[in-house]
Amino acid sequence: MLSTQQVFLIASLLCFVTFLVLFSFRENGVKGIRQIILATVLGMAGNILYAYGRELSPFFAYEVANGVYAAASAVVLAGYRRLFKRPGHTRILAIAVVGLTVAIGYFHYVYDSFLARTAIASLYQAGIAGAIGYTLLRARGEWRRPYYPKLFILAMCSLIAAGHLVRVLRQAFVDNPPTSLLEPSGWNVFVLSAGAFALPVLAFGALLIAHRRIVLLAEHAANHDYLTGAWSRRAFFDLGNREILRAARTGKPMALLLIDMDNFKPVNDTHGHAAGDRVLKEFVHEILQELRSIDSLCRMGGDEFAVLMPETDQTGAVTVANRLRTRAERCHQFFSGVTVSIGVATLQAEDTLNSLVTRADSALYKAKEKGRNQVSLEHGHLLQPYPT
Ligand SMILES: Nc1nc2c(ncn2[C@@H]2O[C@H](COP(=O)(O)OP(=O)(O)OP(=O)(O)O)[C@@H](O)[C@H]2O)c(=O)[nH]1
Repeated sequence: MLSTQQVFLIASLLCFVTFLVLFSFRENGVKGIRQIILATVLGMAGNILYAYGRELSPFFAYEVANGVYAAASAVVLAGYRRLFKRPGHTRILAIAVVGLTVAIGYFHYVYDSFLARTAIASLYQAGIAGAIGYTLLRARGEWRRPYYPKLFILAMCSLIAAGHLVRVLRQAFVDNPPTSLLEPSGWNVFVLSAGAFALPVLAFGALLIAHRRIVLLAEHAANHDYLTGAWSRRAFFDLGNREILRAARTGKPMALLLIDMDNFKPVNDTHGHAAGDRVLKEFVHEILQELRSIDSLCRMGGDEFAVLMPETDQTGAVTVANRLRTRAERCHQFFSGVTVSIGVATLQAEDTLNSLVTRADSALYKAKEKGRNQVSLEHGHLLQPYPT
């Protein structure tokens, strides 16, 4: 069987390994990660102090070890709360850590009681585990798949809280409770293992959640245009191919609009790039007001956009295109003279996404050629400006 010191050293090593992985995530913009990283460092220190503090002095083994480990747990809780966008309650947690350390000191120097010290430490750790579980449950409306990291953390919090409470009850009611933290009895080693491994396990749970968040952030960054928030060119091809397959399966029509701003370059040249950026953002905001939730607005590059319109025939696509053109023309936020030209194409039986884009592109080219601020259909049919 492991000795109690070995248990603390293994827990410390687990904290270190979790720290190394979390440290590589620190710049990824996931809130709460920095707190969990700090907690693993404190957890490492706390476990080493539990293992060897006595060799320095009882003060290190009792007050410092418990204080540091309590701080580690409090910081884990603060990290979880930030991870789930809840206030960290740093001041309350700091008061709890100081209170615990003072209480340990009282039951060391004033009224020396090993049982009171362990009971206080266990109740504190049970409270922290309960608070983490509660934070997760309160945030369950925001849970996204996969659910197993959250369920894992909930299960661990329940076990940790239950384990600490059983420890307190057992010590209060059995005849021969342990008399020292490092006592090598089977029960004591079991209880210490549960307590010492709690912190790296909870940090590991946070790591699972942070990893998922980072994957989602990376997916979002790849699929969205950073400036406007519209779908990216990359996403356009994924979404477009998916919609073509769906249209083939359901037999429903599908349309594509290619939109290019007119006279956008002078905005940059006259008012600067920042003003041009603002026009692009406002344009996307305005256009989205006119689209259904199943339509996808994509930024193809520069001042060119595409709208994928499932379940839309030519008449519907032209109606929407004209609405977009009019809205851009009327929008007061735009710099005067910025209008849009739009090419419209609808899916044919033999179409691929590329052939559909090519036809919409040549329609757009015609709209530009005929003087801009126009909606043009594939096969060269130019539509009159929308009646206003
Ligand atoms: N501010 C800003 N400008 C951009 C961005 N991407 C591309 N541009 C500029 O957009 C302009 C697009 O060029 P054009 O399409 O020829 O400009 P235009 O004046 O609209 O020309 P027409 O379409 O022929 O009417 C170029 O000046 C690019 O530098 C961006 O992200 N922000």
